[in-house]
Amino acid sequence: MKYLVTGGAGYIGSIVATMLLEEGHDVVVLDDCSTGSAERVPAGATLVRKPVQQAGDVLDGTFDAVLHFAGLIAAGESMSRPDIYWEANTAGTFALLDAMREANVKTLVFSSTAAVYGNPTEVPIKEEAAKAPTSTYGATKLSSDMAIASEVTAYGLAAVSLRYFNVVGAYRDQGGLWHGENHEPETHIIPIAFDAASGKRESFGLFGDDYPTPDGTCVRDYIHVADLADAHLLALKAAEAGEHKIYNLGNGNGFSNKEVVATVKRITGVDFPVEIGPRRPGDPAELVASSERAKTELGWKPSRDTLDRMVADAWEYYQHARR
Ligand SMILES: NC(=O)c1ccc[n+]([C@@H]2O[C@H](COP(=O)([O-])OP(=O)(O)OC[C@H]3O[C@@H](n4cnc5c(N)ncnc54)[C@H](O)[C@@H]3O)[C@@H](O)[C@H]2O)c1
Ligand SMILES: O=c1ccn([C@@H]2O[C@H](COP(=O)(O)OP(=O)(O)O[C@H]3O[C@H](CO)[C@@H](O)[C@H](O)[C@H]3O)[C@@H](O)[C@H]2O)c(=O)[nH]1
Repeated sequence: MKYLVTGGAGYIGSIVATMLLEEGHDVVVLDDCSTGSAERVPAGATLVRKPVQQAGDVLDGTFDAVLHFAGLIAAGESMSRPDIYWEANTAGTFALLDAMREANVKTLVFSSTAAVYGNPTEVPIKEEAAKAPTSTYGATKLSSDMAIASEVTAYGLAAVSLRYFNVVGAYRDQGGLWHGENHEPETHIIPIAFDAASGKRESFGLFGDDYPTPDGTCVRDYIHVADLADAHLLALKAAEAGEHKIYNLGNGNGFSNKEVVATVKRITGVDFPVEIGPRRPGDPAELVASSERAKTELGWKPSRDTLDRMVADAWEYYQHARR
């Protein structure tokens, strides 16, 4: 099969592209490298360095499906720079849908997010839960999901939206090369805690300890990037014309920020200083997934589901393989 992977120069897209190549498929990456890097595009994939808004220049009838990862991802930043989030995420998805329709490409797998739910009324969060994003980032993803739903209804697109919870960890490919998280600038809790453990930062700044959670810090559901990538391969097979399938992807276990920091300290063996600061705007208190639907309908079986394994793989990549 031939796939277009938008955002394939980023963390998750480059790992899914690697796995698609390992399965023998052809992969074209469309990425403007605004937050990703050309170096991360796996050998064997072709990189077209353009914004997703110009997907029409790349897509033609030879593609079997599109996996759409491209976009801006930091919920905190989306509160201070909403315009660039609406442009990259929502306008980007609109342009991609236009280009797919024009080129008669019928299958889409989209990177949606837990951030569409906002502060949930019930945990674990099921797909039918109310959508009330607390960040502009979440709103841009929810509006993209809605545009995809309309495209499915009106034009018979086969679409799957995967709502990832917090993606962490690293993937060691069949050639022994590690691929992992290396955002620039980094905003995510685990790599930032590694910066503190390795002395790159003097301390770890924890955003808020007055949330309505057991220890006062936010609770998140972490998913290993390789388990997440497996779900994409299953989603490609499950996509059906005229259906918009939606799956939450997490492990159903909530870890507080304090617990995550303690795990990083234990795995790295370094006891770095932690400074409690104010809340970060846009952060919901608790996000924990119910992924029963993905397990039942896709046959998804996460196998790297302990926080220790996720942090250990991420640390392996952080220490030895980051480019
Ligand atoms: N990392 C997570 O925990 C997480 C959780 C939920 C959802 N997601 C979603 O998964 C997707 C991938 O996330 P990631 O962690 O790999 O992020 P990333 O920043 O590593 O990758 C995103 C890629 O998109 C590219 N990009 C950004 N704007 C673009 C544009 N207008 N045109 C073309 N390319 C553009 C960047 O250069 C980058 O390579 C994103 O859509 C994100 O919203 C991520
Ligand atoms: O230096 C830091 C960085 C983060 N945090 C906290 O750690 C938690 C997790 O934050 P982060 O790692 O930035 O992830 P999220 O903001 O939860 O967002 C991730 O997970 C979401 C799904 O849950 C996705 O939608 C987003 O794209 C993805 O970035 C939050 O409470 C943050 O406030 C800190 O306390 N200090």
